[in-house]
Amino acid sequence: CGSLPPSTDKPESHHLPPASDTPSAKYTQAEVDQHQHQSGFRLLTLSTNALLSRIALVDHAKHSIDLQYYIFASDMTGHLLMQHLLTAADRGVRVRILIDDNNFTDEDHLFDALNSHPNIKVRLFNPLQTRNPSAISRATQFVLDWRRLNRRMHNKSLIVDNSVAIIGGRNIGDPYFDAGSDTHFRDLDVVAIGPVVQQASAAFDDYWNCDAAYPLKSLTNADDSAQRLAAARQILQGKVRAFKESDYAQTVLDELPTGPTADRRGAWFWGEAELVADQPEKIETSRDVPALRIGSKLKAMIDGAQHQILATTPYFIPGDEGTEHLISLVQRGVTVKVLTNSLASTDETAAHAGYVHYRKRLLEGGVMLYELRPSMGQAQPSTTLGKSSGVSLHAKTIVVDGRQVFIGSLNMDQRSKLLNTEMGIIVDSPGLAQAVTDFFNTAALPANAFQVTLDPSSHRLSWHATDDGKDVVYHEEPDANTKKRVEVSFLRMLPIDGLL
Ligand SMILES: O=P(O)(O)OC[C@H](O)CO
Repeated sequence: CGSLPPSTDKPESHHLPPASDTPSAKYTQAEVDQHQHQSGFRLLTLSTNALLSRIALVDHAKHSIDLQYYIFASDMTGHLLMQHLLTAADRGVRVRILIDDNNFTDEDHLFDALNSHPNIKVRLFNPLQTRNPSAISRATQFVLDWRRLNRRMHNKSLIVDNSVAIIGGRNIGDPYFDAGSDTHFRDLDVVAIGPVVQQASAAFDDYWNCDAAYPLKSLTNADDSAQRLAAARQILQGKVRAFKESDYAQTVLDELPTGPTADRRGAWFWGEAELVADQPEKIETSRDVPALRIGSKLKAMIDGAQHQILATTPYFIPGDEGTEHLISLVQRGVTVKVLTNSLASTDETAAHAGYVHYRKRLLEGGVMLYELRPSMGQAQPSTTLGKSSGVSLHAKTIVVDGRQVFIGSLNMDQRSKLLNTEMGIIVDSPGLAQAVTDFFNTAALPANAFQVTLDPSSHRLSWHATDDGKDVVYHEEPDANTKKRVEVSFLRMLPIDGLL
């Protein structure tokens, strides 16, 4: 292991003024002018639309693109986006890319090459001490520097010309766009216009200029020669050619007539909105500093509930405090429904082991629990490459009383609350709330999710669903393979909820 260089002497940079000279900016400004103090949103429910929307926005950029992601995978869709970012930079757009280092791999040195473009800057958040470490080196670094490396930037946003943004639950990578052969996430983002975009840009700057953000160049020995960039262009062109010839691309193109606005073509949901983001310094503190995190804003939204809370979270580890808080809401007459992954659909058995600790208590307290079935999503377009192993929930949303909505990166677990940094939007919009409610209700249908109940006398759990319209009831975690069951039995004995 080496040691990290100082990150404090990097140049500061800030967002550019909102564009006013592009066709997109003129269109969005005309829309925003009709809705004073409000922001406009389109919900991206279909994974292919989520990809196309990102590509379309990048292709329309004229001045600036700022991206901030927990994961930017070096896979088919990651390479596609890279290629479009490079093309944008070639026509003079300033591109700033901030990626958390936890999942960052760049074995082909494509990000190094992009970083050598005069219009592209790449920074890594809270990096390991070596690039592309082996599994052993990585594990050693985590053991030796656990307190620092355990804290990650989980934010997810893409901002174009400081006038349009995509914010929500999706990272960049095949599983988020229905393009991989393994996990297919059911996720939600919004395309946003209006004042909330400038707030997102300000939050991006806070992260871009913070001490934990390291210029990629300061962390790598890779030279930034013109040859490297030329080679990267060839690699990316080859990858994009392969993409265009894939069945996936064909399916995406076939969907184009209903394309990126299929979820609600041509119309925006309007409402007063706030961009909420943890302060990047959250990862530096050894104790909880509530002022650095978004928890109080979400709590205020939840505590305002009079009738109903619908929460969607892939990983649900509310802790003792969160469990009691949800139960107290039920006790004052609020219906609380939570949709999360079943053991069969989760991609994180450790998170499921944490959830199991609170499940019975939540049900006893009247919280209604729905667990996604891995077969949910049959209604989604079949855009998979290879054989799908089913779908997994990844959306992170809260709807309160059919009008307040949170959409963002935050899982309802201790890691999101206390360890990682998170962001999202809070919007007062009955229209957007209805769209997210529709997503929730569809996912929670008995054909798509198990409703979990607790028998008060035997204190045993049951999972209720329908198969081909017929009611089915299970008395142990349904559809999960033995490996997952064994993992959960082991992991639930460990005192690790605070890390999950
Ligand atoms: O899949 P994500 O983006 O919600 O990340 C999950 C991890 O637990 C974050 O540390």
